[in-house]
Amino acid sequence: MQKIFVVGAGTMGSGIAQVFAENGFDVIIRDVDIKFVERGLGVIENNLKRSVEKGKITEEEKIKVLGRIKGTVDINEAKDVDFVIEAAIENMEIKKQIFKELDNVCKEGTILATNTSSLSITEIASSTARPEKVIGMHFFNPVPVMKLVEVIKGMKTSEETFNTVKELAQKLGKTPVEVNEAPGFVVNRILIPMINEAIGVLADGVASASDIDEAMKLGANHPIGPLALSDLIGNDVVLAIMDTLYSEFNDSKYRPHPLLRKMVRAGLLGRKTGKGFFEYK
Ligand SMILES: NC(=O)c1ccc[n+]([C@@H]2O[C@H](COP(=O)([O-])OP(=O)(O)OC[C@H]3O[C@@H](n4cnc5c(N)ncnc54)[C@H](O)[C@@H]3O)[C@@H](O)[C@H]2O)c1
Repeated sequence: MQKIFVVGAGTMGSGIAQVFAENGFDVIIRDVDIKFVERGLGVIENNLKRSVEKGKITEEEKIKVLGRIKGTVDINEAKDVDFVIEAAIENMEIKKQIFKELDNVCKEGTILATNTSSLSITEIASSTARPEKVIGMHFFNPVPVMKLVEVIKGMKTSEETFNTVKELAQKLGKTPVEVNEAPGFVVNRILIPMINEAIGVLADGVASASDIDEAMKLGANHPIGPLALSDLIGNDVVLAIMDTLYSEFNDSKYRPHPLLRKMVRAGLLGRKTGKGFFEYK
């Protein structure tokens, strides 16, 4: 496996492209508009520049890594790649459309992976004629830093596809965990309801936002409090994942807290809007 195609040049797509290129793979990164492609390539260049400044890599290594990444808006450039990872927006209809196109364009043996954080791999795979070669490869943000990759099997994903992707994650220096498809997979099914509960604790007036976070940092040994983490992930993203858990399981224990929904409606999305549970300059 040498040629990798990344769909989406946003936060995750650019991080994924960087990590593949740093590990010697040739990468093509595709977005719908050239300005998004260029923005993604700019983010990668800045990250590598910082690594040079910190002495983690040399200037020559930076140039080599950048030389392995090519941007495009043309999905037909996926025709002779060995592996595709999709990191476009979290929308089932858009992902199904992308997978249908990739299935038509790509070679027969090419594995099509998705970085979705909550959607059904089985449903995405149903838009292709190769469901045994469709799989979840769920990286965490920021991709160059976070070690975990959840490797998620859809209902028809083959063992061969699973083993290939597991090995691929290891080649990137990541630690893969095997996950059978279920809403929220492992991390988000546990993490996001915990954040939702912290929002309930805040709404009930049990403690202030900063005391809730301090309590969880010191009492549960978490590196960041649940409310600051929600602001970091984006409160809209947290709500979207709670909504998925609630609608998929139909279980009231996954009810998104009304305060979370109210904050999203008010545009208090966290870091990206400058205000969520805390304020950001
Ligand atoms: N942000 C996170 O912390 C995180 C973590 C794990 C997984 N994810 C998942 O990764 C995926 C991407 O998330 P993100 O945070 O990078 O989003 P983002 O909004 O930063 O980037 C998405 C990019 O996809 C592009 N895009 C939309 N339609 C496309 C198409 N048809 N072809 C190519 N590109 C297209 C958009 O123009 C945009 O640049 C989502 O499925 C998300 O759930 C996100």
